[in-house]
Amino acid sequence: MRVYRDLWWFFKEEKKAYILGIFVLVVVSLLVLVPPYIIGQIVDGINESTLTRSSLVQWILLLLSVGVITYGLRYVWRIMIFGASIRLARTIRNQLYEHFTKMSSRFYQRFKTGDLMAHATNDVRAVQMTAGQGVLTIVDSLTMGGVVVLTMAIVIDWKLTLITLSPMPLMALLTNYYGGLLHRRFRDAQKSFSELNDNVQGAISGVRVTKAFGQEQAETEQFKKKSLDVVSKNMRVARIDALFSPTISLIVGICYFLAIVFGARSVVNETLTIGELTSFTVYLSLLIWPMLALGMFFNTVERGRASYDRIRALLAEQETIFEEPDAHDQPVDGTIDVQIDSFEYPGSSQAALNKMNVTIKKGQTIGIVGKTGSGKTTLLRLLQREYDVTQGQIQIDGVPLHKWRLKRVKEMYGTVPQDHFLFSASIAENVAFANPKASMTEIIKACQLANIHKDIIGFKNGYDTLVGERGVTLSGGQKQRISIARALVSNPNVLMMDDALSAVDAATEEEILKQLKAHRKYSTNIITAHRLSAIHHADIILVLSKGEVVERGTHQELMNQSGWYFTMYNQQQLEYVVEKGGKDA
Ligand SMILES: Nc1ncnc2c1ncn2[C@@H]1O[C@H](COP(=O)(O)OP(=O)(O)OP(=O)(O)O)[C@@H](O)[C@H]1O
Repeated sequence: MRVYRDLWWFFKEEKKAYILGIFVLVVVSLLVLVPPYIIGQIVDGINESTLTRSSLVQWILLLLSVGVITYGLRYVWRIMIFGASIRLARTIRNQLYEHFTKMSSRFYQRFKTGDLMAHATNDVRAVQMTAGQGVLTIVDSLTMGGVVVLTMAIVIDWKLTLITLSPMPLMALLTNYYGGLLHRRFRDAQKSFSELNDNVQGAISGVRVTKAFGQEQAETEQFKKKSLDVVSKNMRVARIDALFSPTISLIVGICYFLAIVFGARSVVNETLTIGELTSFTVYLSLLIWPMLALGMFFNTVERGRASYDRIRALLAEQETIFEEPDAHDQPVDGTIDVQIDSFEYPGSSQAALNKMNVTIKKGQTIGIVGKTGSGKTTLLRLLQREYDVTQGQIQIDGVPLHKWRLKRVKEMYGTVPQDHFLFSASIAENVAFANPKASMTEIIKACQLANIHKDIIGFKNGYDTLVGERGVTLSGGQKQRISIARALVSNPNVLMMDDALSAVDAATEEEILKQLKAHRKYSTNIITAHRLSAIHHADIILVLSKGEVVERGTHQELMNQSGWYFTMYNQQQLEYVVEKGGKDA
């Protein structure tokens, strides 16, 4: 029942729908008592030969009217109660989605995508059932059950009612016991379903890698194993589920037996008429549904409680990157001052960045290079406040980064991440993602700067070509350049490119850099790369090693230092010459 207390906020919001729905349900529960009464009257009328044609017609008309009214009212309560439960599902789904979009990288490091999807689908459905079917079954079983029992006791015979219903406490005990078992088993089943979801998500997004390594069989086996686990956990739930109905039927059977034995004795003793006994057994049959409903109620509530606990735990996850109430809310100019003593990722004991002091002035181009794992992406993440610096600080225009409004920080950057991602939408929509108000002219201009315009107009549908999962398959270089166009379309103060030219050939890279140099002369550009040709034109080049700046200067200055940069540059030049068949040597 705790789940109803936890969902009280929603019942308060929807009180009109629930009050009306429950009221109509109660009326329906009362109306269903009329037909057994009429049947009893008719039977007694026949038995005592007092039934006339006109009174029979009257009874039948009354029966029909009750039937029609009940039909209409059943429709009303369904719309009220089930409609409200659908709105609850929508509200929780929206809450989850909003929460997911607010959370930063740290959250996504802890929770798997498949798990989050299971929360947003299966768990939401279980909570929806609690607010819909759960409410229906408890109201129905209490009102209809209560009214039927009272009628049997008051109108017919309270002693017979007491004897007949004596097995009921046993049913309450058993269903309560099953409920506890069901809760634990359902929680396990949901957890297992989350894992399966995650497995499917990983398998589908990595299907090309699976095929490339010929691992289809192994993947299928793994999936089967997970799937089997879900089945066996759900079977454990089903075994308990399956106990509810037979238990209730058994108890109802015993009740019938007692009713017939003791009822017949009363008829023989003439303390009960045959008509009353007939009514009594029809009333008893009306108790089957409330009893089954009670069992279903416990079942639904246990599932809803397990699911709502999981959802609440997820919603209670605190965002670690938050905005101060009086955060700086002005357009950013773009001078960045980095003073990081040390930065460790959450849960890691090793510093990813160390003693990093850099000032990036507006209009400068900064190149960041270094071995893989040296901290290039980490620096870009900290600049965008994906994580907060643990020791030291970053300032933008002299104001600490955490004192800026997050929106201002986000709008200051145009980012091309290493693992670029295109949505299942048209090229134009993908480019305009960073600036939905961008005109077609602006979109085309960004694509020209990113050197992808010619490729796009070569496609049959041009800028309307669908890309991503539903669309055409683009080359890695084409996807990367569409990503660059997306970052450029909002004409950001700071362009951030994380190894964003890795998939294009040297000539295309040169072309893009030339365009950027010409069009972004007065804006800041931060470029990380493995190919030094992508940053050799930069105003400052930083060479990172194990999270520290080990070399710093312009291309010429670094070449004069004869360090890592000098060695790598010469090596890459040599590779380039070899690739070209030694023509330029
Ligand atoms: N989310 C994370 N949690 C813990 N450690 C991380 C995380 N991301 C990166 N690291 C670690 O931080 C260090 C720096 O990684 P980073 O991605 O910044 O390197 P990089 O220079 O960009 O590498 P590459 O050139 O391969 O992209 C590495 O040791 C890496 O393992």
